[in-house]
Amino acid sequence: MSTTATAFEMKSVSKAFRFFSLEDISLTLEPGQVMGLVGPNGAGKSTSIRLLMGLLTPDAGEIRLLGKAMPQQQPAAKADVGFVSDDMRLLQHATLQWHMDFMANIYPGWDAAYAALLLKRFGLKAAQPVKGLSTGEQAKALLLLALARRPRLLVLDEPTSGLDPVARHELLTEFMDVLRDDARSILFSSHNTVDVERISDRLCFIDRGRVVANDDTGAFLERWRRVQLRLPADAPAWTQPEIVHCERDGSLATLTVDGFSDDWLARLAAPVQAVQRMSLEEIFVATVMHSREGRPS
Ligand SMILES: Nc1ncnc2c1ncn2[C@@H]1O[C@H](COP(=O)(O)OP(=O)(O)OP(=O)(O)O)[C@@H](O)[C@H]1O
Repeated sequence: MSTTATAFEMKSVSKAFRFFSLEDISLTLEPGQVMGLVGPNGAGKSTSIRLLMGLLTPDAGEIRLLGKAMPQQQPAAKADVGFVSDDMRLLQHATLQWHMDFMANIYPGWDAAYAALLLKRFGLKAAQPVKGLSTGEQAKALLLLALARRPRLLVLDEPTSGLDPVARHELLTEFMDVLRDDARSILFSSHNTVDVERISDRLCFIDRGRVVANDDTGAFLERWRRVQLRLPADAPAWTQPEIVHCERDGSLATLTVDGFSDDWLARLAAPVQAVQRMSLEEIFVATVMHSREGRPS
């Protein structure tokens, strides 16, 4: 297996259900990178992940997971991919130790010392039957089982939902540790833009089955600004393509800008009062609202 293959590639992938379609999804993740997949409820995040994992067959397009064509070569690709989604369940009457022994038997890469370390860090007891674990503890147990396999790619569908802030922090720290080995990669979906901002090298915003932003996280955050200006109340509307939204309150105008630079601001030649960076959450909302303008719902 080539170690230089991309972690995954989706090229012009489409999938239609009766009431929803995923259209023309193209995404690439390089080895050693983390991608955060963000979208509102029903946007198509889980569907994209299921296509990537070979659990669904696309109507059109190409998918490669660790260089393997999906879904045709799913068995070969799966050995090196750790996948956790929120519809996975552990065997309720078995202990966590039983699950760890089971994984150790199946996966030659199982790292027992790392599993023991994660048990401590996540505050889990190996001897405890799964049915006695809380929802958050079961989520942590599933993640432990995926992480201790030391897969080349981790695919996690909403890994931090149901976890308290401390557990979320521990988990994200763990993800960053995984990436110290720069051949490993992570794709995770989340509603939590703070998590995504913290650990993602790349981000993908998805809405109503389409990718509405796909970029390097740092460059993306750099492009967006809120700019406040004083203008005569009857000044004409701005027409620059970088202005995604403009709110007027008397003589005060607040612009949401995608494509900000100092040169751009200088060309605007306007009496600027303030320039503010935007959080990923604010950018996410602005991107989704902007992409919905003129698109049928
Ligand atoms: N097997 C299926 N058959 C028919 N429709 C489906 C199927 N799987 C998903 N869908 C539909 O596809 C749409 C997208 O669902 P998906 O689970 O991918 O969204 P999501 O972005 O993960 O949402 P959430 O954040 O709410 O989990 C939904 O409207 C869902 O009803």
